[in-house]
Amino acid sequence: MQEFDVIVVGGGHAGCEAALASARLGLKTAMITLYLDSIAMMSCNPSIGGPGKSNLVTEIDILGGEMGRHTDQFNLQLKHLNESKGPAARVTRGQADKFLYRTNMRLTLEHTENLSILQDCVEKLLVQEDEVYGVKTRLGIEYKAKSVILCTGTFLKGKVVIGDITYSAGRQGESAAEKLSENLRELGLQVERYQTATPPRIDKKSIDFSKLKELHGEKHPRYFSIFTEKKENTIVPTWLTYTNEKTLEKTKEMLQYSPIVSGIIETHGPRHCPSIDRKVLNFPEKTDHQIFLEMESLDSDEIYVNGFTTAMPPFAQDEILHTISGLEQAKIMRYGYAVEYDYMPAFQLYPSLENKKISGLFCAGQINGTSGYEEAAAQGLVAGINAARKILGKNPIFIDRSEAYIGVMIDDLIHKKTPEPYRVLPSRSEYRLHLRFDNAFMRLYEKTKEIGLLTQEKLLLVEKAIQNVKQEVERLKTISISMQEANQFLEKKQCSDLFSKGVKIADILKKKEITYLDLKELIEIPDYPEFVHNQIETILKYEIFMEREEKQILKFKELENQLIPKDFDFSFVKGISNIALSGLLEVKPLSIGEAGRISGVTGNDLALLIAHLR
Ligand SMILES: Cc1cc2nc3c(=O)[nH]c(=O)nc-3n(C[C@H](O)[C@H](O)[C@H](O)COP(=O)(O)OP(=O)(O)OC[C@H]3O[C@@H](n4cnc5c(N)ncnc54)[C@H](O)[C@@H]3O)c2cc1C
Ligand SMILES: NC(=O)c1ccc[n+]([C@@H]2O[C@H](COP(=O)([O-])OP(=O)(O)OC[C@H]3O[C@@H](n4cnc5c(N)ncnc54)[C@H](O)[C@@H]3O)[C@@H](O)[C@H]2O)c1
Repeated sequence: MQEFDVIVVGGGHAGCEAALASARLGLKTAMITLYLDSIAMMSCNPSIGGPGKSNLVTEIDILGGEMGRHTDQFNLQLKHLNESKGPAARVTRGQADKFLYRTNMRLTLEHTENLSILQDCVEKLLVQEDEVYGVKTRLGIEYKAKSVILCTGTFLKGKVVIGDITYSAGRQGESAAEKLSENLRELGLQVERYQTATPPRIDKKSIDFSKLKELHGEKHPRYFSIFTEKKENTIVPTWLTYTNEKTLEKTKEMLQYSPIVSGIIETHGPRHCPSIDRKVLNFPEKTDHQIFLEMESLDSDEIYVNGFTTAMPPFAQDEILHTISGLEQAKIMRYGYAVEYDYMPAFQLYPSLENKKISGLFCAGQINGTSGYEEAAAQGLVAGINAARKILGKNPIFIDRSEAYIGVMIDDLIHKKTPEPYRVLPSRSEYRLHLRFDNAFMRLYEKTKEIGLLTQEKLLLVEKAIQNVKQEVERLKTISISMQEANQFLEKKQCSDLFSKGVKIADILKKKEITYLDLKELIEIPDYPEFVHNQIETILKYEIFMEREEKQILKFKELENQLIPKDFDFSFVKGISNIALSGLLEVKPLSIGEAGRISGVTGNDLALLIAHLR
C-alpha cells in the first residue's frame, strides 16, 4: 500500500491550499482528485475578492497561502471598491483569468516538492478505532495516510438541475462522487444537503456593446499580496447593463418553469447570491438589477453574465436574457444550472478543522457548508497547516474572531447554524475596523511566524514594515507645528476645520482631507512602500475608534483564554439547563468564550460552567 503523511481529497480551491501548505511544511502529501484538468477550476464567477472575501485573500497570503499572489498574477482586472467609504470598507475585487488561474495553479502544485497528484475518486475512508489511516478509491486502490483532508466541494452525490432535467454531476460536465458521503454517514457523521447555482455564459460576438457601459480596473491597484511587484496591472474591461420591466415580466411569466417554484430544488442555496428567479420573487418592485458582463479569460470569447444566476429551462433562459439591453441577440454557450450536493455541518469540527469524532480527519471548503472560492481556500490553508502540525507533534493553529475573517468564518461555522451556504460578509465581524483588507500583515505576523510557510526573506520584510509603521506613527505624534503654519497648510488643502493652537503633525493627518504623502510639504517623509503609508494614515485617522475596538478585543480575549480541557464532560456541571447542555455536548467548546457563543447557553449557564472548572 502506498503511504503518505497527508492525503487531500479534492483539487478545488480548498484542496489546492491544503495540499500546498502540507507539502511546503515538509509532509509527504498526495492530492487525489476526480479530474486533473479541473484543478483550481472556478465553478462560477471569475471574481476573487470584494467585501469580506478580499480580507480573507490577504489573510491567506500573509499566512503563506497561494490564492492572493496567484490572483495578482493571473487576472484581467483589479478594481477598488468603496473608495469613498471608511478604511474598513475599502477593498480590491479581482477578475481572474479563469484559464490561466487554473492551469498555473496546477503547474504550481506539480512543481511543489513532497506533493503527488493522482486522478481517482475516493469512495471510502479507512478508519480504525475512530482514527483515520487512509482512503480507498473507485479503482480499488488503498492509500495509507496519517491525516486525510476532505475538500470535496459540490461533488458528494452532486445533482445538476436545469428546469425539470436532473442528472448526476458534481459540476456541469464533471462526474459526481457518489459513494463517499454514504461512507461518512456509516462512520456516524452527520451529512446534509445544500444547493448552489450559476448563470449562463454567452458568446462575446453576439453582444451589442454599443448599448453597454464599459468599466475598467486600476493600473496601479492595491494588490492582494504585499509581496507582489508588478509595474502595471492589466485593465481588460467589463461591461454593465441592467434588467428592465420587460425582464421582470418575462421572468414572472417563466417562473412556472423555475425548479425553485416547481419544487424540484428543495434545498437551500446561497441567500446572498440570489438567482434571477429569487430576485423577482423576493423584490418584485425592483426592475433594474445590475448585470455585469465579464470575460472568463483572454483565451476565449465566453462571457459570464454576473447577476443572472438561474436554473430555469434553456428556452426560458434565452427568452429572459434577450429582454436585456445589449443582449437582445445574445447566444448562450453554456446554460445556467443549479447543483445539489452533500455537505457535513461544521459543528462536527474543532477550530483546527479536525473532526471531533474521527482523529486525523480534517474538512475544508464547501463540504463545511460554505460557498465561495475565498472561503474554501482559507479553510484549506488552515486544514493543511493543522494536519501537518498534528503529524509533526505541534499544537494546532487556532485563529480567533479578533484576529482575522478566517477566524470569524470558522467560529461562525462551528457555532451558528446557518440555513444556507455560508458566505463571509463584513457584517459578520464585530471587529471590522481591526480586520481590514490592508492590514493583514500587521494582524497575523506572529501567527505566520509560528506557522513557518513564509520564507525568512518575506518575514523580515513584514517585520521591518511593522516596525516602520509603529515608529512613524510615534514620530508624527512628537513633531510640533505652530497654529499658523498648520492652518496655512490646511487652507491650501481646502480644509476649513482649522486649529486654535499649535499641534503635532499627527493631528494634521487626522483631518480627512490630508494624506500621509501631503505631509511632505511640511516635514521629511521616509520612502516607505504604499502599504506602509496606508497603515500610518489609517492608524492615525481612526485612532479613537480603533482604541475603542481594542478594548472590546481585550475583553473577548480574556474569555477565549479561559480554556476547557478537550475531554471535559459537560454533563457533570450542576444546575446547567438542558438546552445549554445539549449544545455544549454537541459543540465540545475549548474555551469559555467559545461556550458563550453556542446558542442556548445563557450567562447563568456560563457562570455555572466557570465555577465548576475552578
Ligand atoms: C454552479 C456553482 C456556482 C457557484 N458560484 C460561485 C460564485 O459565483 N462565486 C463563488 O465564490 N463561489 C461559487 N460557487 C462555489 C465555489 O465554486 C465553491 O465554494 C468553491 O469552489 C469550493 O471550493 P472547494 O475546494 O470546497 O470545492 P470545489 O472547487 O468544488 O472542488 C472540489 C474538488 O474535489 C474533487 N472531489 C470531490 N469529491 C471527490 C472524491 N470523492 N474523490 C476525489 N476527488 C473528489 C473534485 O474533483 C474537485 O476537484 C459555485 C459553485 C457551483 C458549483
Ligand atoms: N452562486 C453561488 O453559489 C454563489 C455563492 C456565493 C457567492 N457567489 C459569488 O460570489 C461573488 C461575490 O458576490 P457579490 O454579490 O459581492 O458580487 P460581486 O463580487 O460580483 O460584486 C461586488 C461589488 O462589485 C461590483 N461589481 C461586480 N461585478 C463587477 C464588475 N465586473 N466590474 C466592476 N464592478 C463590479 C458590484 O457593484 C458589487 O457591489 C459573486 O461573484 C457571486 O456570484 C456565488
